[in-house]
Amino acid sequence: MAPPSLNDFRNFAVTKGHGAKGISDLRLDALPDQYIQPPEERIDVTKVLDKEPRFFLVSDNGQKRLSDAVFLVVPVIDISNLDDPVVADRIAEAAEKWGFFQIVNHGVPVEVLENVKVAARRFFELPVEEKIKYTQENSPSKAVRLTTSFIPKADKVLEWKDYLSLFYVSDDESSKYWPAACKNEAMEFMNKSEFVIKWLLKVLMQRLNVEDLDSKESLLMGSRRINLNYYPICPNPELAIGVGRHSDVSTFTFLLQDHIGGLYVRKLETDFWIQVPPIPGSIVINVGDALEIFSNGKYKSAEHRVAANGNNNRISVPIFVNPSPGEIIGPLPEVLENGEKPIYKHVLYSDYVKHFYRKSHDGKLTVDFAKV
Ligand SMILES: COc1cc(/C=C/C(=O)SCCNC(=O)CCNC(=O)[C@H](O)C(C)(C)COP(=O)(O)OP(=O)(O)OC[C@H]2O[C@@H](n3cnc4c(N)ncnc43)[C@H](O)[C@@H]2OP(=O)(O)O)ccc1O
Ligand SMILES: O=C(O)CCC(=O)C(=O)O
Ligand SMILES: [Fe+2]
Repeated sequence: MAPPSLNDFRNFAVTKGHGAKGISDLRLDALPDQYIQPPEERIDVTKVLDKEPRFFLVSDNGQKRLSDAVFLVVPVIDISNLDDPVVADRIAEAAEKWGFFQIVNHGVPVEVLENVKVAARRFFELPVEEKIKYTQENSPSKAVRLTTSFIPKADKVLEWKDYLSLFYVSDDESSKYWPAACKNEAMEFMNKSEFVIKWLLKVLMQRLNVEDLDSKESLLMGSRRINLNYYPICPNPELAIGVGRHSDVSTFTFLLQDHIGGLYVRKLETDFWIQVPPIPGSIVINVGDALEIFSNGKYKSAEHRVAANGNNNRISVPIFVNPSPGEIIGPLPEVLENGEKPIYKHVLYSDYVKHFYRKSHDGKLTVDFAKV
């Protein structure tokens, strides 16, 4: 296919199916205008807290003073002993104070993690004629969709990312419709993660006094979606963004990132961003909007984003653990038992998700859809 004319990059990436990878492969000297983010959406290094100790203004008996030095690190939790109550405490605390944490020694075999990253790369390296079979217009199933950016028709400026989104309906559907280049590895990652996903949910729910998970399985984790994200090498990465500021709409997200790095989380109640460093074999867990709503705001779905990279392609593979689309989500009765006032109302989960997909990434605004 002929390379795009200067003004035709959007058409080339979106309509013709070449994606950000197709543009990356052209090895342009400069980032096309269609990808240049306004300054406020670029990663501002002065707002990134990395490794250096920081001081915050705190209030002591009405007196303002600088806090002791704080090193900000997203919690890394060793979950090798699933029965240890200290582990459960750390998870609940991280979900409240950060909305983000990493788990290590989680029992998902390293080769399963490696295989799904290799498979993602294999899929994105297919010729465009193969990949285009999975775009919204051509896909054999609604459960499989290849997209570039986030929602190209809503995104005024495109994000520097391609993603294959696979909705899990059944093993049979996955085997029939998911692309051969990655389906076995994606299924294996989902299956081998199921045990730890259920255990995490149990721990998070126990702290909300929710004990009977069986009757709530469809509400809390009745559907799953796995995305294969590909962030190709970017000319002028400082002008672009891999994924813009957003919170996930899931109950929680079980995210595998490769060794490249670039995922940033906003420290709650501040304007500062902290990198979630790649740790070999770890999984990043982030609270999604549905869990923030179930917990009436006790657990926080933190805003996060991904930088573009000028030297390396990056892969990440989130499993979004979601309510069933037909469930009504709202603060759980157990959470409101003590007379706490609900800050969220009840909404149909598929309406909530459609609201998310109707607009570009906009930080934490999606959750306003469910605010009282
Ligand atoms: C950060 O960058 C991201 C993040 C994400 C996803 C993050 C998540 O947290 S995913 C959790 C999503 N939840 C679910 O998957 C729940 C189960 N799914 C559903 O309930 C349904 O798929 C549905 C979302 C309710 C849509 O189904 P349906 O009622 O049949 O309507 P549709 O016509 O298919 O879609 C409505 C509307 O949404 C757009 N859309 C749907 N799915 C996707 C998708 N996977 N990717 C992109 N857009 C999607 C669709 O285009 C429709 O819009 P129209 O304008 O065409 O009407 C994901 C990607 C990131 O980059
Ligand atoms: O690539 C990453 O590390 C995170 C991607 C992400 O936030 C998402 O897909 O929702
Ligand atoms: Fe996300």
